[in-house]
Amino acid sequence: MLKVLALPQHYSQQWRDYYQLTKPKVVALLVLTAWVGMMLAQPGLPQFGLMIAATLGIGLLSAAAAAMNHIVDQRIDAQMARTYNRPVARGRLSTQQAVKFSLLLAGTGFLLLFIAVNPLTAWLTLASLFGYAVVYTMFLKRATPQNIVIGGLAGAMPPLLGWTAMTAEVHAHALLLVMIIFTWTPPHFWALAIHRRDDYAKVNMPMLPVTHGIEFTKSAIFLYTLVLFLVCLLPYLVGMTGAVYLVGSTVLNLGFIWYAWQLKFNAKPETAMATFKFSIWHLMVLFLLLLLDHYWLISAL
Ligand code: HEM
Ligand SMILES: CC(C)=CCC/C(C)=C/CC/C(C)=C/COP(=O)(O)OP(=O)(O)O
Repeated sequence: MLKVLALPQHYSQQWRDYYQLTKPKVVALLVLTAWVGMMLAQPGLPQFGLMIAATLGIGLLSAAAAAMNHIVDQRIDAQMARTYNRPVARGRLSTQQAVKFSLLLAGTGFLLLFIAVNPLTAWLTLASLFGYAVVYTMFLKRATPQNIVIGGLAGAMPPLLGWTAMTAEVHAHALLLVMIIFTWTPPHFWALAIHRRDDYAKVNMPMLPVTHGIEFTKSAIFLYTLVLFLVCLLPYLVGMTGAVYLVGSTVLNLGFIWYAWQLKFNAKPETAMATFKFSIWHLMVLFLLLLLDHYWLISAL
């Protein structure tokens, strides 16, 4: 009787572990930025079927990349307080199970994009997976404090992937959206890395607060938020967006700069994590604003 009752619980735990392997909240935000790329690629609404296929394909390949990161990093994950309970690090899923799962996701996602969307998007998304799971996770992360600056390019790609899914072309406006996420990534990650500095030092990861110290990292975060403010003006300056975006993005960026300033000059123990959490809201609301602005602008024409 007990065994019968225990069986479903075992399966539901295993599903939860596979789900956790995909870094679902990160993938959700990546997919949101890809959607914005899809919607901004044309004046009206995107073709529904194409949008579903592109969403699934980009989502599956991103989830596969996240699962591969769990496999490659299992040893260091097992030693850090933030990550020790991850499914592969803890041994609840074997490396073999995780490898099969990630290959299944990657294969399905690539085929879906190649067949139902277009080959350009399929190859660019696969290149992003390679950039994150191989170039960043296997090499850069362990090699240089600039790891996340360079590696951040993979995570910044989804708006371009969404755009090419609709048009099969690399458009300069899509590259501006990539630039925004590229510039946002260092302050996003370094705020967390300040809070988790000792964890990273323990496993010898050359993250900026470990190699250059916390004060240097805080200055870098502050400078990046200033650059991000300027980069976020570009879509308005080239006529891609209107006043709704300009006002919203200015408020959001002043908020980010304020957090970075507090972190540098008036930090409390919780300021680094508060800055990290704000970075996630900042990017989410910024991309929702791009959508709002796009349809506002169209309806005003
Ligand atoms: C190289 C680039 C990046 C690095 C190194 C990085 C690093 C991190 C780390 C270490 C966490 C904490 C995860 C955890 O506690 O489990 C995190 C959380 C998060 N990141 Fe990033 N990130 C990067 C790029 C991105 C991008 C491009 C996005 C989305 C567009 C993103 C969205 C998120 C979200 C939504 C969370 C919160 C996840 C949660 O609460 O479970 N990140 N990031
Ligand atoms: C196809 C495509 C768009 C791929 C991009 C994939 C992707 C999941 C990007 C997000 C970047 C991210 C969460 C980095 C953290 O890795 P970390 O190893 O530094 O953090 P961790 O210690 O939490 O694992």
